[in-house]
Formats: sequence, C-alpha cells, structure tokens
Amino acid sequence: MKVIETKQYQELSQLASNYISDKIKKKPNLTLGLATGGTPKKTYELLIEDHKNNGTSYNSVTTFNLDEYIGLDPENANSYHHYMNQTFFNHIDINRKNIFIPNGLALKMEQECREYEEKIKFQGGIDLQLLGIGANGHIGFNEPGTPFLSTTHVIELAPSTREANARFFDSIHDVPTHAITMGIASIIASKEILLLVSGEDKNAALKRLLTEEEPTEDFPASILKKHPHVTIIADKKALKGIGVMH
Ligand SMILES: N[C@@H]1[C@@H](O)[C@H](O)[C@@H](COP(=O)(O)O)O[C@@H]1O
Repeated sequence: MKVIETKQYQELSQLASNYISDKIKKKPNLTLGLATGGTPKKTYELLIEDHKNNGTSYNSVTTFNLDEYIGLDPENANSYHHYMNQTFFNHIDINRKNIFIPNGLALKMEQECREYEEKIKFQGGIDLQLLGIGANGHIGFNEPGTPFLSTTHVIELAPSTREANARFFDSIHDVPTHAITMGIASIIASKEILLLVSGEDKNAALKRLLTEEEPTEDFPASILKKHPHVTIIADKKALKGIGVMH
C-alpha cells in the first residue's frame, strides 16, 4: 500500500481529484467505483471543477457505487442515489445509463445483489475503486465480521455506524438499520483502489490498517493489505503518530 500524506483535507481532495481525472484521461471508458460519505465530497467538487474548466469528459465512463441504505427512496435526501446526483452526477456529462447504484428498494434483495455483481462482471470489472473507511474499519458498508469472501449483500449496520451517520439525519431513529453493499470480495476484485482518510476520527482505524500484521475479518479494511495496487491519501490528522515511510 502506497501512502501519500497531505497537510489537510483540501490538499487530500485535490490529489484525489487529480488522480481520478488522470485515469479518465488515460482511459476515457474507465469503470469507476464510487463512494459516499463526508470524505469524498470535496473530491467530487474538484472533479466537477476540472470537468468544467478542463473538459474532462465522463461521456464513456461507467460508475458503480459501493452501497445504498435499505428502504430509502432515491429522492430521499439521505439516500446515496440523492447524494450522488447532487454531489456529482448532475454536474458532469455522464450518460445516465452508465450509472449503477444498488437499489435499496428492490423487492427481491437477493436477486438485486446477484444482478449487481453480474453487472460489474459484464462491464469487465472495476478499474479504480474510490474508498473511504469507517472508524470501525468498515469499507462500503461491510461491518466488522463480514466474510472476506462476501459479494454484494444486505447487511445490518453496526450501532456505531448508525451513530456516526446520524449527523446527516434528523435523528438516529431515522437512520436505516440495513444497507445493501458491495462485498469485500467485490471491492477487492477492483484492479486498483484509492482510499481517502481524513481527520482525527479516523486516526485509530488508519493506525490499525498500517501497523497490524495479518488481515482479519474483525477489521474489514485490513484486506487491503492483500491487494497489489492500493494508494492511500491521508491528511496529517489521520496520520498523527503513525510513522509513514516517504
Ligand atoms: N457507507 C459509507 C462508507 O462508504 C464511507 O466510506 C464511510 C466513511 O464515511 P465518512 O467519509 O463520512 O467518514 O462510512 C459510510 O457509512
């Protein structure tokens, strides 16, 4: 895993945006895995700026999002469909038919999960997966204990995840209890992974990721150690007290 340290969140976002936009320039029909949450917000903002100022085109790009809450309508302000439209898709020239986000309202969830995996495979796999990390080490919504061999599935959210994400909702009672998420095996099948880590809240998780030895299902992000092409961009606060080789 290659670690790039930045001074703060702004610089982290700028590097991440440059990284992604360079990939698209090199491969205009890139298949991009996307993440939600607070961390990548600024990256999306800068990618939009880059699209407007430099003409980076998403016309041939295909995207797959990591996850979605179960039971939230795409119009719901807290759904990841809504987040992605508002934060990114509405502002770039992506072809709507090339956008894939798990359907949290599917009547047959098992079928939805299976078909999501098939769509990724049909597309030839994900070239670059953008990732964040939960304070408990979750990636996507794969909570501690999720099997490394998991593919897209429905998961019960950990109480700490619901608490952390309650900041986006009116009350913690409104945070869905379940989500549909790409599995750990689906994430790790991506050809390349870009993990963004910002702020002191993530310091302990990042420390565990960078220092502990063997991957363990108790700490989902630890699987990244087994992936041959992972780049971590982290700011000083996230890296506080962690010795990183430069
Ligand atoms: N499901 C998302 C993850 O995809 C995200 O990476 C993580 C961190 O979120 P944040 O960037 O807001 O800290 O938790 C959320 O629950």
